[in-house]
Amino acid sequence: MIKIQKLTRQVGPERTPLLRGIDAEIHQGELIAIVGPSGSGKTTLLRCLALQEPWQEGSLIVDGNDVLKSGWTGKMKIKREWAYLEQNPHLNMNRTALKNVLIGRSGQTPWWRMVTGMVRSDDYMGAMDVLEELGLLDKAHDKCDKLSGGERQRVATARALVHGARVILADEPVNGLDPTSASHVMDTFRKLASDERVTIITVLPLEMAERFASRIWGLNHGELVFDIQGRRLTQAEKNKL
Ligand SMILES: Nc1ncnc2c1ncn2[C@@H]1O[C@H](COP(=O)(O)OP(=O)(O)OP(=O)(O)O)[C@@H](O)[C@H]1O
Repeated sequence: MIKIQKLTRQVGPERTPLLRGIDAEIHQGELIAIVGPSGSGKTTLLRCLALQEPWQEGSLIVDGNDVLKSGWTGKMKIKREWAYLEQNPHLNMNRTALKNVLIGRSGQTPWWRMVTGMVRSDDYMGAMDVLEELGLLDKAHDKCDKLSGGERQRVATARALVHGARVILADEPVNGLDPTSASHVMDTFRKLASDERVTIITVLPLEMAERFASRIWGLNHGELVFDIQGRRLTQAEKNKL
């Protein structure tokens, strides 16, 4: 279980607050959508959880351990097990989907295999299994520059899964996608979360959050203004955003 306690991020000499004492508990297998107006702190919260940005007060507690107090090893564990997917995930466009997924195993692959491109057959099988699960088997040998935005998002997700991600933090994963591709990406996330394979925390537009998330966090001016089970928002909840 993950606990966020009074997470506060301030910036600059004026200590401008970007996050104001966020409290939440996250359980395995949830698909959480963070919604809120532009500038409300959605990406900042996601990046703090991914340890990409520091915070000044509060704690992030994972399986009973305070991440900041657990030192280098604790942080490395999070960085290994939590994947941060940026809006436009970094993929090597000249490489195939399969090669990009296999790069996810680079920490476990001897350097000479990476250099020569030779991969162990069980790594290959593992990557192909994940690509198949995400509906990309027929694209495995296509170069990433030939793939659609939605397919690239799913390659990045496959890479995170092969890497052993338990938590995926995805910043606007459907941004710029056509409705069909966006639904495909979100269906993939929903399936992964409902199997309790991974917990997924996303920044999403409201209508996508209502349709796909198991839980919705509303953020406004760096404050968590609601935390509800995934469903259509009431007008009163919408008014808080
Ligand atoms: N390092 C920083 N220094 C100063 N201000 C920052 C910094 N990072 C973010 N901000 C500001 O904090 C606010 C929240 O930014 P954030 O990117 O988290 O918002 P957001 O809700 O994700 O917005 P959007 O929906 O437009 O992407 C914004 O006003 C942004 O300009």
